[in-house]
Amino acid sequence: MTSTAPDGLAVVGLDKRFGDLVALRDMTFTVRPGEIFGFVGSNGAGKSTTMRIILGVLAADAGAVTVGGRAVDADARRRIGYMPEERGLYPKMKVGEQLVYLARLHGLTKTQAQERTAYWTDRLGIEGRIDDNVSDLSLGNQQRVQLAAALVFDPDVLVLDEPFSGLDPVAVDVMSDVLVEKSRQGVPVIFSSHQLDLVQRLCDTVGIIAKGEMRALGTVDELRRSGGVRLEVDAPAAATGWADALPGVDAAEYGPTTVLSVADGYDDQQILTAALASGPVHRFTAVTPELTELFREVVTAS
Ligand SMILES: Nc1ncnc2c1ncn2[C@@H]1O[C@H](COP(=O)(O)OP(=O)(O)OP(=O)(O)O)[C@@H](O)[C@H]1O
Repeated sequence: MTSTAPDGLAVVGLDKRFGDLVALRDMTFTVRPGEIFGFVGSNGAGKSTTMRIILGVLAADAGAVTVGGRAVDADARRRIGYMPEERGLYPKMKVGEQLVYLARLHGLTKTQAQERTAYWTDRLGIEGRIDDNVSDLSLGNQQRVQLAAALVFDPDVLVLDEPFSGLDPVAVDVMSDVLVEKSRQGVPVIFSSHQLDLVQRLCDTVGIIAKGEMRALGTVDELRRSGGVRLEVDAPAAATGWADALPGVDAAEYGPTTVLSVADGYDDQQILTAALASGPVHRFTAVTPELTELFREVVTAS
C-alpha cells in the first residue's frame, strides 16, 4: 500500500513548560508509515501534552512536528485523526449526524460522509445507535463513536490518547483490529496507554517517557532484550554457587529455582551441562522480560 504520509510523523526536540513545571524536554521520536507507536509513561509524564502539541491544541516552547517531511500547518492538522483524552463529542447530537457533520468539516461530500459514517459505525459495532444522542450511550460506546470520529474522514495519521481505557474485551479487540488495519494501509498510528500487555502485542515501536523525557525508545523486541535475558533452572541437587564461574553468567540467585542473569552470547549448552553434572534438571527456561518489567525499571530509575 502507498502511504498518504510518506515520511510519517516526526516529533523533534519538543520543549514545553507550564510555569515552573517542565512538562516536556527534548521530546523526539518518529512514527513511520504503517507503524504503530505505543506511547507509555506514568501519570503526568507528558503523553497528552505531546499529543496536544502534535494537534496544535497547545503550542510548544521549542521543537517541531512534521508530517510527510513538512512542518504541520492547519491543513495537515485537519488530516490527522485525533482522539483527545478529554474526548470531544457533542453530547446532545445524534451519533450519525455528528459523524456526517465531522466528515463534511473535513471536506467530504454529503454522499461520501454518509457512506463513511455507515462503514465505520458498522465496523465498530455501533450501527444500531446512529439515531441516539451521544449522551445516551454507555462510556464504551461513546468511545467507539469517538474513534469513528477520528476515522470518518480517512486521516493520514492517527493520534489516539488512551483509546483503550475503559473498553470491554470485545471492544478492545475491535479497536486493536482497526488500528492494525489502518497501519497496514500505511497510516502512522500513535496511541498512549497504561495497558502494557496491549502495547507489547500491538506496537512496532514503543517510547517510554518519564518526567517529560524519552527514557527508552525502540522496537518491542529491542526494548525487551535490553532488559537482559534470564535463565530459570530447576536443578534441586545442584550446590549453591554451581553457576558462578560459568562464562556469560553475570549474576545468580540460588533457591529451589536458580535464576541466572546472562550476557549476550551466553552458552546455554554449557550452562545446562553444568547443571546436569550435579543431578536431574526439571526445567531450563530462557525468559525475556515483559515490557511491564522494563517499564517499572525505567520509570523507577528516574
Ligand atoms: N494546561 C496545563 N497547565 C498546567 N500544567 C499542565 C497543563 N497540562 C498538563 N500539565 C502538567 O504537565 C504534566 C504532563 O501532563 P500530561 O497530561 O501530558 O501527562 P500524561 O502523560 O498524559 O498523564 P496521564 O497518563 O495521567 O494522562 C503534568 O504534570 C500535568 O499536571
